Amino acid sequence: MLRANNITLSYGNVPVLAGASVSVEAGQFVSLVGPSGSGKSSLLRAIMGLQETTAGTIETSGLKQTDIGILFQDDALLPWRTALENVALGLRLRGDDPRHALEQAEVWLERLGLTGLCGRFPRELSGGQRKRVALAQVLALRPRLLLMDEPFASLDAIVRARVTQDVVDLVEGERIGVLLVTHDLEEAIALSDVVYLLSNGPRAHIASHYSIPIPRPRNLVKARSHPAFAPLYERLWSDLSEVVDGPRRLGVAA
Ligand SMILES: Nc1ncnc2c1ncn2[C@@H]1O[C@H](COP(=O)(O)OP(=O)(O)OP(=O)(O)O)[C@@H](O)[C@H]1O
Repeated sequence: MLRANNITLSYGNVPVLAGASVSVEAGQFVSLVGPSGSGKSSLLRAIMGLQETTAGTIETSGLKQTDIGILFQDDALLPWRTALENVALGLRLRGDDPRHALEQAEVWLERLGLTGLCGRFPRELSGGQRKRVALAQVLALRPRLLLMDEPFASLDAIVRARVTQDVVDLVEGERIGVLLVTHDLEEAIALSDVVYLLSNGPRAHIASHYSIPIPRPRNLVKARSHPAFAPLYERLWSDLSEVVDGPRRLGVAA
């Protein structure tokens, strides 16, 4: 569904990525983790078409631009429109007739547990509720590939757990492909089928990738007590420490 091959990019003459490759299949949840400042967001922005690359290719086989949904940490809700109007707007801009757009917006807000809040303005919603509206806005457009950069970072733990479970349920139900940038190794393992680890910059590349054998459908709380979870977490943590500090640290930990 998505293949980013050997992506190389710089800001001016400052190199960031040198030959980073990731891929996402339909129905697959993929996370990208790595040291701070290594280039995770830059890679995602390149895949989104928002950042120029100096080498590499990005293939989104069979996908139109409108098949790709994007969610950033900050939501892009319009403050002067209600939750319902915000969700309907994307559908209107895509060419849906106004009545159908409103009906679909209501369906998606309801699916994300926001029945009764359709008429509220963003300022009248909590952070978690706003995030759900932003998610409804993206999902109402029925993306086949969802690209997300730390979209849940500002949420408290309980709301974050609920919203991420919503996303997982929808991804499993709709067979959407997902690429998520996150700092949270636990979240990456609990959510994903594959986790990519980016090496330390400059000139970062994919240092390793991990298949997560936890079965689906997934309950994110139960996923953490799956026998594969703790060993994977330890390995990922140790590999992340190694890319940050070099192999000496691994020797110390052992
Ligand atoms: N617009 C920009 N202009 C110049 N340098 C940039 C720009 N955006 C990012 N950088 C630099 O590129 C490198 C990679 O940044 P990026 O945001 O992609 O990393 P990241 O892995 O997502 O970081 P974090 O985990 O801290 O969010 C960093 O050194 C950053 O300072």
